[in-house]
Amino acid sequence: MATRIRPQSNKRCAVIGGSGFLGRHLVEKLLDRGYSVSVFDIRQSSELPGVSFHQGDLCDQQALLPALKDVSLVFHCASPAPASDDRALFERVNIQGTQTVLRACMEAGVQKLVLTSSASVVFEGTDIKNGREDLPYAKKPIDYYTQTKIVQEKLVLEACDKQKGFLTVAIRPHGIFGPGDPQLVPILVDTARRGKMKVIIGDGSNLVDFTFVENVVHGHILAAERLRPDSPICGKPYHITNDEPVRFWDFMSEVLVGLGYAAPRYHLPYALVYGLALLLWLLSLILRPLISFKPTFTPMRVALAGTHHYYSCERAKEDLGYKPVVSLKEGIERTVKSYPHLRHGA
Ligand SMILES: NC(=O)C1=CN([C@@H]2O[C@H](COP(=O)(O)OP(=O)(O)OC[C@H]3O[C@@H](n4cnc5c(N)ncnc54)[C@H](OP(=O)(O)O)[C@@H]3O)[C@@H](O)[C@H]2O)C=CC1
Ligand SMILES: CC(C)CCC[C@@H](C)[C@H]1CC[C@H]2C3=C(CC[C@]12C)[C@@]1(C)CCC(=O)C[C@@H]1CC3
Repeated sequence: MATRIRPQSNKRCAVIGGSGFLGRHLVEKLLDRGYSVSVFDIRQSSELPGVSFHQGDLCDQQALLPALKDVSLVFHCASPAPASDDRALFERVNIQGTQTVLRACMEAGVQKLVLTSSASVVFEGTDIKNGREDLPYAKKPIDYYTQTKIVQEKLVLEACDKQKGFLTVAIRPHGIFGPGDPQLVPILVDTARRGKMKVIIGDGSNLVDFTFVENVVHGHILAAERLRPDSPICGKPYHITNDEPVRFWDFMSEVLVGLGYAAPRYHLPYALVYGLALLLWLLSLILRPLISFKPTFTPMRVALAGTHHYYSCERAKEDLGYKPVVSLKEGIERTVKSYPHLRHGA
């Protein structure tokens, strides 16, 4: 078992969203690196030695304050799941809630805030190849979740104020995967178990970033440790990827085959699947008062599955000294091993 380093007083931090997939991995790595961590989350998490847990809604400033007491660094990686498809909730948590987090940080005297944003803030459903951080924010984001992530990122970066001693930075990961991920692998396996994972959308050559969770954590910690008044990273966004763009359908096939399912084989044209997904989505909206059904192939998923969207992490390499710590191959192997209950026939 790894021994934890004893925390120094300047290594006190809080993780908002620390019970979630990314948050939990971040908390474990912070503990390994000698930080003392306070977790704030709406969801109860299993206990970790050395962590003080505060349960509450981040929209409630009074509930947040005890978690931020004597803390100089805050990571904000809480968000409702994109699949919840709840516009009012996205707006309340990602926009108003982030304003509340900013106010709470000011009141508690927090000096640094690292936001988990998303590379999708620049994605409009059309190809992005090696996209850099200077791409404009999407005018037509792929869904409402992403719309609120754009506003959230702007709020946090604009709040960076060296005079006030409050520094901010945003990390933009893409397609996070790894042990404990509640969406990518579980949704993929569920789709395969229902016999719907037979088709490749388009010709299957589109390249996408999938990022192993420990690389995303590494990017967050580097950003936090480099965030100083004299550093060029203040108020900027950073792409964090595996730096190994992969064919979307090769990645999906590798995970599926690793778990004992067949890889998709038949091809359908992108425009046809996108059109059908749009139609189904409209139908689900119209019929919502009568019956509730959630289509598997939403327009957003089809866009993500059928286009190129991979991002350059050169800026993170230059300014943060970032380099992925786990390769895609090892990440996939470790992920597949961590889901024995999702194996075919389990
Ligand atoms: N997963 C991915 O591929 C990507 C994720 N991101 C971003 O990374 C971050 C982490 O995502 P991920 O770990 O996958 O998500 P998770 O859903 O696993 O974790 C988010 C955590 O935040 C909690 N939370 C939600 N609403 C509130 C609230 N009002 N107050 C306090 N806590 C709340 C969630 O609780 P509950 O589960 O009960 O809602 C959950 O524990 C998010 O900001 C997301 O937008 C960015 C790019 C890609
Ligand atoms: C049914 C299949 C066509 C697709 C199954 C896999 C998808 C569930 C995932 C593939 C890309 C993923 C992704 C996200 C969620 C899960 C996928 C759609 C995000 C939307 C999560 C939140 C973000 O900020 C951006 C992510 C982009 C990639």
